Amino acid sequence: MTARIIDGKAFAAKVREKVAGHVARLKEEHAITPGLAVVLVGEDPASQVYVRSKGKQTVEVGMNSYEHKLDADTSEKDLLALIDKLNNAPEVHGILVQLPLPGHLNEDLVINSIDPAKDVDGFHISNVGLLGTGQKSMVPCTPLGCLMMLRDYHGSLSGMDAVVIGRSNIVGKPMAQLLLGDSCTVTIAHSRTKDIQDVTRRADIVVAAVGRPEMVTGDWIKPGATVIDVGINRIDAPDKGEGQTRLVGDCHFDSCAEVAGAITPVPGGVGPMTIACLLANTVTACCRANGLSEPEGLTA
Ligand SMILES: Nc1nc(=O)c2c([nH]1)NC[C@@H]1CN(c3ccc(C(=O)N[C@@H](CCC(=O)O)C(=O)O)cc3)C=[N+]21
Repeated sequence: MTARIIDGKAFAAKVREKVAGHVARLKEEHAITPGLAVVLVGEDPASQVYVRSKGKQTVEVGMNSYEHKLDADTSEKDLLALIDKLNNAPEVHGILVQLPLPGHLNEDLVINSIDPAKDVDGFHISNVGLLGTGQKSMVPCTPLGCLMMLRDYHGSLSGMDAVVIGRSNIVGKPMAQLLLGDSCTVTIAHSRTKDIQDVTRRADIVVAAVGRPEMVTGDWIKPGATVIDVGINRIDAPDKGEGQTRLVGDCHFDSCAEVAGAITPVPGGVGPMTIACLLANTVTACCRANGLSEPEGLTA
């Protein structure tokens, strides 16, 4: 079997189009422009690239983008003061603090100081609790993007066996909650799971979010299963020339694609959907803040 490729890049473009439509309506009918503030502490080059692309896409869909770049040695007090300012700024509907933060900053403390209504990453403890109890919340962007692609491909996910590989707070755990919310039978596998291939081989849906390049190979996959590859790993590619690199997922694409029914590529899969969902969450937060009906099809 050769898997159908789920084109995250094209899907993300459709999500952005929907977002742009809602933004235009908010401007015309309510004179409101959704605003997203992104806070970057330090100068990690990969983070800078990512923040730049978020800012560009935010403006492209008609929203306001506010970028705050702080020195790597910024004190916790100063960072918390900035977040407090953004929490109280009416033109800011979404706040994202780029992770990871430099080691001297307490990530949990910083994230939990964001107004939960503006927490477009969905990492605030209050949003985590709301999601876990099936209440309306801000949903983390990467799992939301994965859910959108799965729903689009399968229609209903009800009764499917889903295995999430990885138990992180930003992907694995919220992904499992969302799949459970769509009535999947959910297993979370991780580095200590025994006979992990036997666990994944039972799954109709495998979501790989471990951060280990090409760990999941075709023999881990049940024929016809859907594989969502969350990993974005940069590895050396001496075949492309000295010092060259390439992006690969947590799944070994060629062997998985031979067995799976459908698979997301890296790049061009989950990554673009993550940014599209960040924009979607910002519009959702803006509508909620103004007591307006929420955009359909952009939330979980
Ligand atoms: N608070 C916070 N929220 C985040 O959502 C967050 C974060 N911090 N810190 C960093 C990671 C990383 N991340 C990516 C999103 C999209 C691509 C993406 O679109 N990647 C392209 C490839 C890009 C390339 O070519 O390098 C793709 O997969 O096709 C990558 C990485 C969000 N993150």
